[in-house]
Amino acid sequence: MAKKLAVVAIGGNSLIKDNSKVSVEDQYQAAKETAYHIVDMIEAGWDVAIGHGNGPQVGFILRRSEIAAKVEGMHEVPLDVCGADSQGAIGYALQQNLQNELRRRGIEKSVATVVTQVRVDPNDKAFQNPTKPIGGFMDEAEAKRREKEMGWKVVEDAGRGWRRVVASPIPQEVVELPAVKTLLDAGVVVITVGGGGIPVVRNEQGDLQGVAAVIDKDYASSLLAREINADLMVISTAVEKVALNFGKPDQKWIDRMTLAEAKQYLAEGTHFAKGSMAPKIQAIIWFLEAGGKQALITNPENIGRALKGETGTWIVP
Ligand SMILES: Nc1ncnc2c1ncn2[C@@H]1O[C@H](COP(=O)(O)OP(=O)(O)O)[C@@H](O)[C@H]1O
Ligand SMILES: NC(=O)OP(=O)(O)O
Repeated sequence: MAKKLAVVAIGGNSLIKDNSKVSVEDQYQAAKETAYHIVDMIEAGWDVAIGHGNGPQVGFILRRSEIAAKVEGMHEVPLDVCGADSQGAIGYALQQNLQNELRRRGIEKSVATVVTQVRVDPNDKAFQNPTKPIGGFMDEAEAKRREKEMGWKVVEDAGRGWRRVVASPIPQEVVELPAVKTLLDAGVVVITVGGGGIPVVRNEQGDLQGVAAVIDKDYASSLLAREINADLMVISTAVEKVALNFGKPDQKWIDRMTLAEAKQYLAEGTHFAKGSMAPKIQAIIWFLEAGGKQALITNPENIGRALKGETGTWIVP
């Protein structure tokens, strides 16, 4: 069978599932479920590179460090290092669950998480206009209080509550791309660009240096998919399908849309919420415009059915 290469981008929120249950054990269970469905893909003959989000998790790590600094006089952790921590912890949970599921099914395959830096432009306007929701959800009063008293930037996130936001520059380069390609060529299941990658810039000396931001993992996964010429980009999130007029009385689920339709609906501005579904659609537009053949948005439990054409939202050139 000809090798088929897919990039699967797993949402940080879908790795939390229930916002009221965010223990490490609950997150591990969510990773286990997602890993199970990715192994279905591997069993069906796909080579897979996995990107994942970290919005909730990186916010929790940052907040823990801020509270520890206040209560115990511990050091705070810079946001790029929180991103690196989240790559390690989420990569660990995914990697272990993938290894366990592959072993259960008798599939011999290595899995490796690559601590991945992603270069951004230091002059990206995003540094002046934070948009990336991180951490948990708050009600409006609490969000406004933290904005006033703690200097947070906050937004209402897709009808689900209020969240803190940080800068989210556009990814320009996957620094560890050659290593990722080598691993994929060797048949390894690679977990990379976790949390969109650790945001770095090149300083005047040409050295890499971390910056305070959280890159959108759908954008980073799209960049990866373009760089490795993936045959398919899958965005695994908390909804089975994408909707037009999402959350409105005239909401309509989409089974299939063309690149031109995706661009039109995105431009209309009313269908895909900013900071949640809109970046996913944009990421897929970039992938298809660069020659990608097909993309799919669905939830983890429906990846197998969607790949058989039974559900999900398919976006094609
Ligand atoms: N048009 C839309 N169709 C489907 N879901 C949408 C739409 N607009 C916004 N959403 C919301 O976006 C969520 C996915 O975004 P988000 O939770 O940020 O993703 P992630 O899984 O990457 O963390 C869905 O669970 C849904 O609540
Ligand atoms: N980094 C990132 O895009 O995370 P989410 O998928 O959790 O938003």
